[in-house]
Amino acid sequence: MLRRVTWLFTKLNQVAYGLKFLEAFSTEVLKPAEAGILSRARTPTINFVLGGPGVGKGTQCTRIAETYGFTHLSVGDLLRNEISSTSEYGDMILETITKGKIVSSEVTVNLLKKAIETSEADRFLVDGFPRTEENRVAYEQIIEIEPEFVLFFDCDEEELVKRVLHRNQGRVDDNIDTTMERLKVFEAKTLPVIRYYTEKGKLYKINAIGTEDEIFERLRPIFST
Ligand SMILES: Nc1ncnc2c1ncn2[C@@H]1O[C@H](COP(=O)(O)OP(=O)(O)O)[C@@H](O)[C@H]1O
Ligand SMILES: O=c1ccn([C@@H]2O[C@H](COP(=O)(O)OP(=O)(O)O)[C@@H](O)[C@H]2O)c(=O)[nH]1
Ligand SMILES: [Mg+2]
Repeated sequence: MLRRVTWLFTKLNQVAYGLKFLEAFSTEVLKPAEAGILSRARTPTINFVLGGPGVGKGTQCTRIAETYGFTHLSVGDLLRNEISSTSEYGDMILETITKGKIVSSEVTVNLLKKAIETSEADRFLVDGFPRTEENRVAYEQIIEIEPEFVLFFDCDEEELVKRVLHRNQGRVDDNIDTTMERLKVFEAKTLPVIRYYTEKGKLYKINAIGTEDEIFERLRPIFST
């Protein structure tokens, strides 16, 4: 009888220990990854910059960053860096960009997360993202920082095509066929994201027709407040 009670006691102890281990494992190991908490001491401010291909997002972001003290993160550049690195995703990214399609959210959001985590900056302009509602939802789940505001540079398609074809940076996607596909993707996938932020009252729509200086001037009221 005594041996049975001792055996039972030992087993109960083992179960209790196992449960404790699982609890510790789930809070210390699983939870942060699941909750997507950035491994940074302070939560940075994030703003998104959207607009069709060639509208001038990169051009204006560079100027905003210099003048108003933001760190510019172009998600297109993060993806292009992966192509030229030894990343396992390089080939897939090159193929997707060449076709003018959208890279899977998992890859993009994790690249963005890494870029934010390895920077000490407090204020980011995330350029060219989220490009789809699926991107936006994945961002919310993994990075969890609501953008303070979203800039949308607006311009007609004819002008967009002209700007892309004159960009001259040797990009695989700066040709007429890919640009037409990117315009379709923009209308079908990115405009819903723009509508989402309009409804949330976070969107600033900026007329992107004019000179670079004129457009930059239109931003002053947003950044000078
Ligand atoms: N306001 C503008 N008018 C004419 N061309 C512009 C203007 N702003 C930028 N560009 C040019 O258009 C091309 C695309 O600009 P870029 O900043 O790369 O746009 P995006 O990042 O939105 O694709 C570049 O060659 C750039 O010099
Ligand atoms: O969140 C993103 C950002 C970019 N891209 C891919 O990268 C290309 C180039 O993006 P970038 O923002 O550099 O282009 P831009 O609009 O500035 O011409 C896009 O067409 C997509 O194929 C993507 O898949 N997801
Ligand atoms: Mg760009």
